[in-house]
Amino acid sequence: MSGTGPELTPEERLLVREEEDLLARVLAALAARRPAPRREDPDLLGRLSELREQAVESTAKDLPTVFQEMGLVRAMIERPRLDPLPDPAAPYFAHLRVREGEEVRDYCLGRATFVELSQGVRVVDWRFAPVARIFYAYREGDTFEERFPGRLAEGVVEARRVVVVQGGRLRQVSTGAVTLALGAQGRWSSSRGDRAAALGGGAGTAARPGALGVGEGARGRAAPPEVTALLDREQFEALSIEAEEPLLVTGSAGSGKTTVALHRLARIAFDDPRRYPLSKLLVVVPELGLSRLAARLLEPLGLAKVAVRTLEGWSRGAFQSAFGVPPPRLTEETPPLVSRLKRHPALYAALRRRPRVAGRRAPEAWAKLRDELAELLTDRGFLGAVVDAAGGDLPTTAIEETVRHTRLQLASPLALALRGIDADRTTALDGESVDARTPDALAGTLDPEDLPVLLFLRAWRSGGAGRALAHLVVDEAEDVSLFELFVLGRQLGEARSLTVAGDEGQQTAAGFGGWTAMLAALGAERAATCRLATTYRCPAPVAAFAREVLGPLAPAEALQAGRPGVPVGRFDFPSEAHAHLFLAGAVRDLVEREPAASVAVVARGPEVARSLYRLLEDLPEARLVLDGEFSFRPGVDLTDVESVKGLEFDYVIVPDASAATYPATDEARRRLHVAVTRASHQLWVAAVGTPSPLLASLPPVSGR
Ligand SMILES: Nc1ncnc2c1ncn2[C@@H]1O[C@H](COP(=O)(O)OP(=O)(O)OP(=O)(O)O)[C@@H](O)[C@H]1O
Repeated sequence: MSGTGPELTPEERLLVREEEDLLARVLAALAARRPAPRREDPDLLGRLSELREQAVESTAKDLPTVFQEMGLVRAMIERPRLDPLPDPAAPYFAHLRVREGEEVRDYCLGRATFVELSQGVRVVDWRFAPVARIFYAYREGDTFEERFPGRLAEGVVEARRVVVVQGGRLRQVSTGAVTLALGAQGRWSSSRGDRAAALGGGAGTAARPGALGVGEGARGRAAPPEVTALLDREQFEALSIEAEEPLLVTGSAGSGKTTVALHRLARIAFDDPRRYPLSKLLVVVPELGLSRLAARLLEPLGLAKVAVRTLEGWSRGAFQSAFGVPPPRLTEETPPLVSRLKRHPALYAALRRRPRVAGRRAPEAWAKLRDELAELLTDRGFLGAVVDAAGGDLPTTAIEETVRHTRLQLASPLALALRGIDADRTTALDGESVDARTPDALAGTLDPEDLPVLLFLRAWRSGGAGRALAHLVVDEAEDVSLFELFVLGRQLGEARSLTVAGDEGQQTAAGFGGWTAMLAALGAERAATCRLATTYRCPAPVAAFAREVLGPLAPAEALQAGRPGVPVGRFDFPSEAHAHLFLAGAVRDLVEREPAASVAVVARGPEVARSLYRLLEDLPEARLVLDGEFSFRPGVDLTDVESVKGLEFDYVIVPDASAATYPATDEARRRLHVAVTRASHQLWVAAVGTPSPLLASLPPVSGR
């Protein structure tokens, strides 16, 4: 909101004043409460001085008991307060006014509860079910009927507003239909439209597809409302499902799956901290970028201490705790076909059927399990059966490739043979070890995909799977293999408190076995399921294009994309060099005009990202991110599809949409779909050489 919208009507002015008065009341009540001593302090301090006196008079026999109690009382005084007050800088994010009969009450939804009835101040924690339910389930003007503890509440929702308070000042009020915002000049203005209000966008939506930038990242942009205030009814219902019940959340890109999974975790931890202590909660995601984002999103939910792991990080830790030793050297040179086979549901099913594998009961050392596995992975008959069972998903060449690769890994490392020989003589002229990048480099290594398989074999036989968990969240689950899910499920013990979120249209790793098989691997066949229907991240033109990209893979249900936005820009170039020069210029220009914007150039693979980075290297705002180390700061990230799963950026540019990069295959459809659905404001696609057939629905922008 730039403050350029129309002046407020008298009713809107009244509304702002009402909200400012409410905020002033809350802040005054908070200021009055702050310096007050902690509730238990006077009693505890008194008890401590009593004990001190007793200690002086005690006999040597009684002294240890008195000291012990003194220690306990001191610990109680020093423990962090369990009921922190709301932060006066932003004490709440929503306002609900309800009328029940003659009684009218105002509730503010925030992250902590604070009540001062004498001043009509009721700030309630959003996780505190009764009132929050009305906020999330009803709209302004609705009559409601809800069963609260001990009574049936009936009434009318008189006001339901999302507010943004920053630095203790009211900055934005949204009623759903209208958003009132305080501009940089201190002037309030209004804009209409539900979605525009919801995501703080809408500025400059008259921009053309040929121009990059809708004004979203101009300096001084207003902070958007917190997503906790925006949850829709369906999302709130999903996150309110009982903690013990497993839950599967699916939905298209940007429909709020991660949001629901993390908010559910927050509620569960809040409702029963004894059963669900932070130390026993785990969030697992496939890629580092999303793990960093999830950790950031957990912070405001009070879950900063919850562990977030990538699959690889988790499997290394689980290996160490299951086998008592760190995993051996992992190779980065696994042939893609071998890696696909090792993640494939057909291998999972085949291993479960092997009596030799399945028959034992005792836990075993990893090397023994590995020998057994290697035997199978060099057995052409066994591999042939796996490939057959994969029903065309794995080519027959996977058999030979797996046999060859496994044999190289089984060979003794050259280093072993060269032991005792002068180090200078085992180093090549380029400083690398003589076996680097040769088949010998594989000797003695495991593939990253082997860790979950070995963990599975162990858990399958003896049940042991590592650290016990109270609740598990698996996000982007379409990229998690059945081996991984099986072991994670065992870590939950008997209970099945877990949330799985995913979208089959976004698989980029091999191994998706369908939701039924995945829930079965987790031991959660009877999970509640929820399919989120509204696309929140992407404006309508991007969401519609993303659906075209998926083509036959698109879900059957109709698209519910909310916000309007600028059309997707498609630019055709004769060569990569032309495209890069044009895009680099456009990005420079955008960064200058909109320094607060986040921009991602999402290439299919690292090479194109690197070569575009070379053209932008001198820009302090440009970053090459191929390892998932996103900073989430304004600027330009040059990156690839693999790295951006689960993330979002104001502006996204796909620089390499040629027919060779994105042919009309299922895999290419899903990858391009992931890239384009990262855009929360505008998308540009560069078609290079022969354009990708997946762009057929998009007319090129002319007159560049
Ligand atoms: N009810 C809502 N109203 C407005 N914005 C929302 C709502 N729910 C989620 N969002 C926002 O939509 C964006 C996408 O949410 P989220 O990342 O949870 O979606 P996702 O389904 O996990 O996406 P992906 O499939 O890409 O991983 C985020 O910016 C989030 O804050």
